[in-house]
This record gives sequence, C-alpha cells and structure tokens, in this order.
Amino acid sequence: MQLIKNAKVLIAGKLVQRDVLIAGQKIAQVAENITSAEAEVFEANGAFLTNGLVDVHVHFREPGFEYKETIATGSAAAARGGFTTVVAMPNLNPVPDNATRVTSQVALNEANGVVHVAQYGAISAGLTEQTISDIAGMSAAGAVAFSNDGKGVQTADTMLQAMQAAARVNKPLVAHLEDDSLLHGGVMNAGDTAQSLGLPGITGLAESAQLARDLVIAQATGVHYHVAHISTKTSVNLVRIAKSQGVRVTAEVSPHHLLLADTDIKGDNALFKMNPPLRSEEDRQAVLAGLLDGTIDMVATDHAPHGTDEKAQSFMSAPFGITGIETSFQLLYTHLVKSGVMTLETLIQRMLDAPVAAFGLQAPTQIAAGQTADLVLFDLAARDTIAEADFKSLGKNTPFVGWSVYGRTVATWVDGDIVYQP
Ligand SMILES: NC(=O)N[C@@H](CC(=O)O)C(=O)O
Ligand SMILES: [Zn+2]
Ligand SMILES: [Zn+2]
Repeated sequence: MQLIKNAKVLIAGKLVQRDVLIAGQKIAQVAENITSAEAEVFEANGAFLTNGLVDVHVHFREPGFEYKETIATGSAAAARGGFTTVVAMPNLNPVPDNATRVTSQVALNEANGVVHVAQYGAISAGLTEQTISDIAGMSAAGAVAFSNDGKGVQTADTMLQAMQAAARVNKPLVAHLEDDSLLHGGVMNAGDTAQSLGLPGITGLAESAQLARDLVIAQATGVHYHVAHISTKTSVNLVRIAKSQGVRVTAEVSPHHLLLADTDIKGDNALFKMNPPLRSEEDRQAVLAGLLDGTIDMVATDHAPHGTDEKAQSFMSAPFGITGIETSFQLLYTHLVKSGVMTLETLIQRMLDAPVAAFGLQAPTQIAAGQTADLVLFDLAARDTIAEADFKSLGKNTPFVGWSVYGRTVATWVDGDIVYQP
C-alpha cells in the first residue's frame, strides 16, 4: 500500500487538500487525513494530484524507426509528461493495416509500454491505398480508432467507405487533413514568413477543403469523425458550424499550434517544421478561442520524434514533426493557466476528460475509491528550463528547448506503480 499525503486535488474547480491511499492497482480511500501503519508514505507537499493525462495522438515509431523512438522510450517520455494513457498512430513499418498486424502491435505496446498504449489501425493498406482495410477485423483485434495519419485520405469515396466501416464498429475515424493536389511541395505555412525565407508555402486550403468534404460525409454516415491537429481559423469555423448542425465531430489541437505562429520562425530552422505547419497569428488565436469555447474538444500533442541529424537539415529536406509529450503540460499550464487565459480545471478537462469521453478509453477521470490508480503529481510552483538532456524521448526535436516553464512532474503512477520520478 502507498499513501500520498498532502496532495491538492481539483474539486468543483478548487484545489483542495487530500490524502490518497493506494492498494494494489486501485485507489482504496480518499480523505482529508488518512493514517496507515502499513502504507509507504509519499509526501506530496501540496503538489497538484490528478488522474494521469491522456493523449490521443502520439508517434512511437516501433516497429520500423526505432532510432527515432521506441515504445519503451516514448512511453517513458509520456510518463514524464504526466500522461498515463496514449493512443499511438499507425505510420510504422509494417503499418498495422490488418487484424494480424494490429494484434501483434497491441501485444508489443502492452509488453513495452510503461503507460497504457492504445493503438490506431490504418484506414487503408500502407496508409496510401484507396481501398479501405478490414476495419471490423482491426477493431476486434483491439484498435481503438482508425487513421492514416501522416497522409490525407485523397478520395471522397475512400473516406465514405472508411466512415461507414468505422460507424459500424462505433469507433472514431481520425483525419489527417491534407489534400495532395493543393500542396505544391510546400514546407511551411504560405505567408509572409515563407516569402521572406524563400520557402514554398502550404495554404490553409490543403486542410480546410478536405475538412469541408469530410464533414458532409460524416453527417451522411453518422460516424464519430475526429479532426487531428486542427490548425486554421477556417477549419475551426467549419467544425463550429458542423457541431451546430448536429454532426458527430470532435477536434484536437496541438500545444505548438496554440503557442506558436509562423512569425516565430526566424530562419531556416527545421525544428519549426511540422505538419500541419505553424499558421498565422490570426489562426493561432482562432484555435485558442476554439479550445476555450469547446469547439475544439481536446489537446493532443502529435508527439513526432525524429533523429537529430534528420532535423538538423534544412527546412526543404528535414522531415515534418516535433516532439511534445514531455513538455505539453508544463507549456500549457505556464502559458495558458498561469497567465490567466484558462483555468486549471479547463486545461485538465481538455487533456483528460475530453479525450477519454470522445474515444471511449478505459482511463480513470476521477480520484475516488475503487478507481484505477493512474495518477500524476505536478508541482505547479516548481520552475524549470526545458532542456534536451532531461528528455526520456529519443527525439530532441522541439523548438521549446530553453523555454521557462512551471508544473514539474513529481511522480507518475500507472496501475498503482510509480513509473516516473525525477
Ligand atoms: N505531424 C508531423 O509533422 N509528423 C508526423 C505525421 C503527422 O502527424 O502527420 C510524423 O509521423 O512525423
Ligand atoms: Zn498528421
Ligand atoms: Zn501525427
């Protein structure tokens, strides 16, 4: 048994002192003052205790690209970031695009993850085929949702079939929105910064045109359609309208699209290269407003580790993607909560309750007797400077290195066991 003493938990929007007793994998008791002779005491010193955060969009790279990340390193990074459940994307090699491969991927995640690692199945073979995969078979094999993340679904008929199949198993169909015919080799947001750096731009249309198409098909099929890494003002408006029309749509936004715009890119630095690209300041404000008013349901990091050499290349040739799972809570706590843009309660809703509800995940959202002890303790007063050397992730590719942040992770528990401590 373990006894967490003097934690602060959120009750009706207020931080309230509580002790939490853990027995085995579960919480046994929550009260103002618990004493136990047998339990090992963990002194929380007033740190903030919440259920572990949930990230529905990570890339763990195993199998196929273990030099970028493995399930062990990615999940250790997740634990350090305060996450106890993540959902891993299928852009692997081999791609989990049939029931057999999903079965082995689920087993690999379970064997190597220090947190709960749920798995996406691919919509189509190799992420690019126009014929859809066996969605029902992958669902039975344990896939919790379906996506071709990394690639847009190019034809409406493929999307229609995928949505019909996902609707039949009642699991989310998650869209990486990117119309290849509108890309023209772009590497960053089309705009003044791209102009001045002499780099080819990606317009917001590459995202929003496909989104408009998908929302209409989603309405026709009744599927739960989820927008990955939303990035433009037009997209936010489209989701807002669709919700008002009763379309079953949810959306996620990444920490980097909330905190950065293309105007922050000061030169040819590929640490700022990701897909979708950092957009305009107007877009950034629109996604933030969307997250605040609930049009955008949740934060997801799109943790996308790459090799240091790969990201040291120029903007033209480096791969798209930035890491995020180890820095997201601290960055958003510091720049949204501490700065007064949103409450801690809202941030936790967007990083825990909303993803669990939307994806129907097993993760606990309450600190109460009988609940699974997936917990994280954040010291909201502790200040850190984000440093590469501290990362558990093999990916060091983030432009947030050097940023000053609050909200250090003090400990993370999964199924009652401590899986991270500094
Ligand atoms: N976001 C990215 O820039 N890259 C992701 C793919 C993706 O999420 O589209 C990756 O797998 O590296
Ligand atoms: Zn994507
Ligand atoms: Zn992704």
